[in-house]
Amino acid sequence: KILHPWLTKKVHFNKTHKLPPGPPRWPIVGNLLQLGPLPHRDLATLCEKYGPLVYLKLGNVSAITTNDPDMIREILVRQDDIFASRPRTRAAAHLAYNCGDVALAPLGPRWKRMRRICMEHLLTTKRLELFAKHRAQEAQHMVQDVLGRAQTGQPVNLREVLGAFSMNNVTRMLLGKQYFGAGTAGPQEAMEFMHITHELFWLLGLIYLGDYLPIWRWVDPYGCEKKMRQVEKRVDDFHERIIEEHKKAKERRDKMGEEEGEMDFVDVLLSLPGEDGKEHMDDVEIKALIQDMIAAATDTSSVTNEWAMAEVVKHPRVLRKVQDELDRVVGPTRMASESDLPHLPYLRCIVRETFRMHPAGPFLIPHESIRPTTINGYYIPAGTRVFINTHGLGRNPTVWGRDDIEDFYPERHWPSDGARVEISHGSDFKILPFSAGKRRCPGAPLGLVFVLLGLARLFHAFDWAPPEGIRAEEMDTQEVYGMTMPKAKPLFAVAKPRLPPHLYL
Ligand code: HEM
Repeated sequence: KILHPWLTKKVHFNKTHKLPPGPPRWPIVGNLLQLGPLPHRDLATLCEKYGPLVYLKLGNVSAITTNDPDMIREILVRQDDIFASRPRTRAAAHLAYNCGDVALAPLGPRWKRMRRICMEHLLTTKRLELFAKHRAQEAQHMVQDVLGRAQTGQPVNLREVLGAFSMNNVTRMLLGKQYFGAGTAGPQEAMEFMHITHELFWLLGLIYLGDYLPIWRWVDPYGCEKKMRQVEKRVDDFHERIIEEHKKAKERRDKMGEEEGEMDFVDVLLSLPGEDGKEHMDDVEIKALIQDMIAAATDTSSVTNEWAMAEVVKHPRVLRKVQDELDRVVGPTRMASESDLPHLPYLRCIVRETFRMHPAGPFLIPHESIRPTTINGYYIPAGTRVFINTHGLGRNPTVWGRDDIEDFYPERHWPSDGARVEISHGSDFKILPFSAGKRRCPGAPLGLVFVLLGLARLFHAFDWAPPEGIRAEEMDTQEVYGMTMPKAKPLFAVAKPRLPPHLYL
């Protein structure tokens, strides 16, 4: 008798059912109590002890974790169809329009459609080129911002500077607004916008116990779900206002017979047809997409830039070397621009090394399996949460050797064959800044421009040193865990202009 292949697989699972190795667990809570405030480090320690694929039980949820390139390739490439879904967390339900966005949506036709809209209408090469002039303006604003702060004689708060650079770039492209600096949307709206995006990030990054222990939701001792509902309402009001403004502006233009000017992302989304023959996309879909883009694009690039600056200020040798490269390629008569970026291999090594040591997504965005499978002969149940530990991957001694894992050493990425320095995972999967497979980051090219352009300008236009009284090697590089993984304390450094004064005007 011939069995359907799926059934044979099922029989096979039932016979073996051997889970990957993992630490012993408590009743009810499982391994939850073994995770501290830096769970990426805890999970890496477990991989060191139990092997490249570790099984955990977080409350009533099955989970696996890995920091190994072969396992990662198996999960994200070979078994992509099985592992490319997302868990329906409470934060995703409240803060991503009931998982109706791209980044937190489970695998399915809705996710596919929203992702296609991103790829075909928002993040196209043509549209990104269209905004290149705004990015150049924002880079110049950033340089002026640093100069202004440097002239006070105080160390520059680089978290503020880089946060404003990312946020302005993103909101100009998405919403047609700037929130920081001259000619902006207004201080009150800017403050409100900053405040709600920070709360949103914090809640999205939280490991909320109610996702693992349903009983916790009844008690919710820290009022997390209440907070989620409050932020959900405020974020929705904000998006509602943005959409209304755009609709009114369009009506005005139509009435006056004016040409459509430069279209931001909201304009583009308002011009697209909806599902099932509807004339327009639903407002909720537009809000979900806009919110996704803001969340995915701002923090990732500003956190990466702050880490790169922190490591370079900590290593003056690296600063001198990248400035030599910039002086050679860009020269002293102009500022660095986007067209220089492919010709700055050492800067690209700095960014690769930054992603190795401080990946913006320490667990990517957690994936979830949609049906049972096996990896390396181990059984993985359906609905298993997957923590790909990119922080652990960058410090895995079997990948990087044991000696200098904790050293910031960009030269380790210098290609011996003179090839271009790529800043994606490559076939060896040694770093994974933008992930791989179906869920890989659709904004990687844009994110890289934000990072490379920002850094090129700052290293070329200024000399950098630690605040007075702190030696370079004492600069702190402690992280905090979150959806992205920022430095625990904001970076302060002393800036000194190094180009002719008229270039800063
Ligand atoms: C340096 C900057 C950036 C970094 C390091 C980064 C990194 C990532 C990572 C690690 C993921 C998760 C992939 C996974 O779960 O497998 C992701 C997803 C995503 N990113 Fe980025 N990203 C950056 C910039 C951007 C930008 C500029 C945009 C858009 C404007 C963007 C849009 C998205 C979206 C929509 C997703 C969800 C994809 C999906 O679930 O299908 N990202 N990104």
